[in-house]
Amino acid sequence: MGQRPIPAISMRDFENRKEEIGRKLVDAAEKIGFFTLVDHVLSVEEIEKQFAVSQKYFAQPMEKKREIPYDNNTSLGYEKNYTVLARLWVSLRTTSRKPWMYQRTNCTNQLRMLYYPEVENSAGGWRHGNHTDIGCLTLVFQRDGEDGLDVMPGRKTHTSAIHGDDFFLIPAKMGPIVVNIGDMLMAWSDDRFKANWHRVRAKSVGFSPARYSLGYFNMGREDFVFQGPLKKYPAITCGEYFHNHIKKQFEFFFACLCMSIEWKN
Ligand SMILES: O=C(O)CCC(=O)C(=O)O
Ligand SMILES: [Fe+2]
Repeated sequence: MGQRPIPAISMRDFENRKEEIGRKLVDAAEKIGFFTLVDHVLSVEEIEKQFAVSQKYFAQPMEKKREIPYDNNTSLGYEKNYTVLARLWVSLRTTSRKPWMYQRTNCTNQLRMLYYPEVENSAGGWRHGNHTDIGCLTLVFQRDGEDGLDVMPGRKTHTSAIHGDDFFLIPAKMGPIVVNIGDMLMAWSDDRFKANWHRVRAKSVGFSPARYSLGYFNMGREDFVFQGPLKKYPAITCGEYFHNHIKKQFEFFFACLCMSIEWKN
């Protein structure tokens, strides 16, 4: 797997450079769907403060973390998923019985604090499997030396499961904000902006330090109807699109799980 730089777009002097910045954003969104924002308004100190909150939270004993329930009023909850990935969900609610039955408040944005424990010779190297993001834009914050985020450019349509080129690493760096396009924006742009496959890996040989990342997932309001300028896809509300996608992802996940159980037996 090689390394290929993704475009770094400077936000310096934004008011006077709007046009130029806009062109660069569009170019990066069309070509690769991943880019970093540099010279933005968030200071390293502010980002580090949020990482400190995350680190403090995950350092607590499991019983303590589980004390944050999936609560309909606060919409907060702790999840320890099958890749030992822990997330703090904001603005998403779930029921414990049927994971694909997500309900949402009107605001669908989420902030997730992610933690991948350190690992030696990780079997298969998985931390977060291949996926595309569902929403419009995802902002990912990383810390120096905690590599693992890989991207695979080349997706043609927002529904396609076909992979493009090979994966390449986006080195983890404190400060720049990694931005990626989600499926909703790819559909909204008639597949012009690319929501590409990405994943988080640990080394299958050698030591991988723990990785903390922060993801801010942006989507349109639940009842907002969107359709691309070319009307390539039918008009749909952001809420409906999100709901359908979650359902499809879980169906796909369970189909894979069933196949692997049958295969093992
Ligand atoms: O951990 C990361 O840096 C990325 C996670 C991710 O891609 C996601 O949560 O959608
Ligand atoms: Fe993602």
